[in-house]
Amino acid sequence: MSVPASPLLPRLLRRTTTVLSTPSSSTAAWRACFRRAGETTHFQQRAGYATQRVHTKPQSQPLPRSTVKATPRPRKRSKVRSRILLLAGGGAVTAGVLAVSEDARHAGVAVQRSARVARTLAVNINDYRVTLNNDPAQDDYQTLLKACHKRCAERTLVTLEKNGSIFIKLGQHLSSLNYLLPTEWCETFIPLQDKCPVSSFESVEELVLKDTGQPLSDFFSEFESVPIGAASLAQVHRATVKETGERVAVKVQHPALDEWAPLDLALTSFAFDTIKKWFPEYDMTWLAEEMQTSLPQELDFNREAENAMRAKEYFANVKSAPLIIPTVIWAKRRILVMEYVTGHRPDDLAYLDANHIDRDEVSAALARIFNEMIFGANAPLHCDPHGGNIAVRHNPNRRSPSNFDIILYDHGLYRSPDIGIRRSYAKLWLAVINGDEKGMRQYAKDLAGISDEYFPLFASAITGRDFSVVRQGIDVPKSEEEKETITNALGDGMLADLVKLLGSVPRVLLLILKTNDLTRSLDESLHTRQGPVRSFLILARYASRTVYEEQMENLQGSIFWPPTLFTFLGAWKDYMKVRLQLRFYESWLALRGRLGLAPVM
Ligand SMILES: Nc1ncnc2c1ncn2[C@@H]1O[C@H](COP(=O)(O)OP(=O)(O)OP(=O)(O)O)[C@@H](O)[C@H]1O
Repeated sequence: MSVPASPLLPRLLRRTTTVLSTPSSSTAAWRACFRRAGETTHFQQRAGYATQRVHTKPQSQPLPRSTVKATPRPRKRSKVRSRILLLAGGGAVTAGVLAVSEDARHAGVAVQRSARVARTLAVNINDYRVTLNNDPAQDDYQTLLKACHKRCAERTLVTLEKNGSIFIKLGQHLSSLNYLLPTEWCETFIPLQDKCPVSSFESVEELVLKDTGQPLSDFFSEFESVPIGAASLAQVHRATVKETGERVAVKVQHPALDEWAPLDLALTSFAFDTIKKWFPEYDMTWLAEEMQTSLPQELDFNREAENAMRAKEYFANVKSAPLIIPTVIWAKRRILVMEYVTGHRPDDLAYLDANHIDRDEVSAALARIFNEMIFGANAPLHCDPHGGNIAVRHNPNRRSPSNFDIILYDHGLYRSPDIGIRRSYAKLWLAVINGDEKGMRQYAKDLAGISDEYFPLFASAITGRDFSVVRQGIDVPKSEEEKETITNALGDGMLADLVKLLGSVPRVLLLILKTNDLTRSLDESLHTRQGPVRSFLILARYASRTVYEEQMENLQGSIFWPPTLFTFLGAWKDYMKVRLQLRFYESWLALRGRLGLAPVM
């Protein structure tokens, strides 16, 4: 296999930066969402709170029993009875018709949704078969292929938009896989990032009544009818708890999800299975499997509440990471009531500068938080770490340069990588840092069963660098030439290899890579003085700690425990060596930053 460029992380980096700076949960996106819904925006709302006071509806009064009893006219009784019987019969028939028609409506819509998916799939498969029948050597082959990608993506977009519900989530997910899918697909799906369905206030009231047996007014004295945030699965409203007067954020699931999620998941699996049948080299069934596992978890807010509280507990003991996770007050499957904690997006540079918050420190804090999640023993790993789920808040009680808190939202999807994966991943990174190719190959095998054939692609994927650079040591700045090679990589027939590779690595590793990528991409959007190398060094620090802990554990299990001074010093020396190297490098970077020299890499 020729030495490939590294398409994964750089493209991910770009993608995440796009997410941070534009669509999904960005200002523009919220505006777009609320405009579409014909409601005031979050920002208009901030200017003059559109608060819905919750009134208790007066209970309808039943007729006193005596009124009914007070008409004993035997002759008319049979007439009255027959009228009642007639009414009851009519009511039963109407109810029956309504029930049947409700089922019929559901079945009709289900058929429509399925037919849309099947038709789009059939037309697209045919389109690709015809296009791929052309000779790859012909001059316009790439142009034809790109046009085919575009047509198929546009057809798919229409279907995703029409079906809505979790198809929007699927589309958003696909559009972020730009290290994997052709650019035409990802770009066509970008508008889905702005498609935040907003459920009506009435439907939210109905859901609360249905799921709790009590009206909203029993829980909250105030409930803002316009959500402060809306996403594909849920929306968040500000409210005030009736009993305590506490300001809270209430996350409510979109009511329509309950009706369609099972069918939509089945259709998603069907679509990826069919693609695999026709194009076995593009086996992306792992994506559907991932959705089958993760979506039911994300749709259970009891689980989200548990995740949030577990992460909060874990980070209460991690002093180096100033992380705030809103306390959960109560939860039901589709309702989550939390402490209201607000801040600004991490890429809101104007806010950071106005509050004298050091961008490099924000970037470093994020790197510490997410590396703690990746490497900490039993640490919970947040699996959806995009810019909309993170906020920065000025904290005047903490001394500069740590005068801020990081707030983390959305705890719907967590994993806990097992210790073996964390350790192999740590060793792999240390081998990368030391330019130790033999070690890299070994740990890639341990970590994900990566064969020698796929190793160059894998190494590029995790480092975001061209393999030729990885071999030399990745502290070499990224040249323009390297950037170009990376950008063109997918067009050079790497796609099928990458699909195969990503399909074969443990899922949790993909989530780790995504998290790892986020911290580096935040550096780009934060325009730090020291460049992404600082986050990279923080990663190395955590990796070396993980390896050291393993060495200590092995020593404890060996017959040489308690260790002789010699064996103990051996392990300690390796650990300290890495730490010192890193400390030296960090100081050098800080000096460069202070001298106003260009960021590294
Ligand atoms: N406790 C809270 N206090 C204040 N604001 C909150 C709180 N929880 C959520 N929000 C706001 O609501 C937005 C959406 O919340 P959240 O990310 O949990 O929803 P979601 O439906 O899971 O979104 P997505 O799946 O796109 O990440 C957040 O970006 C944040 O701005």
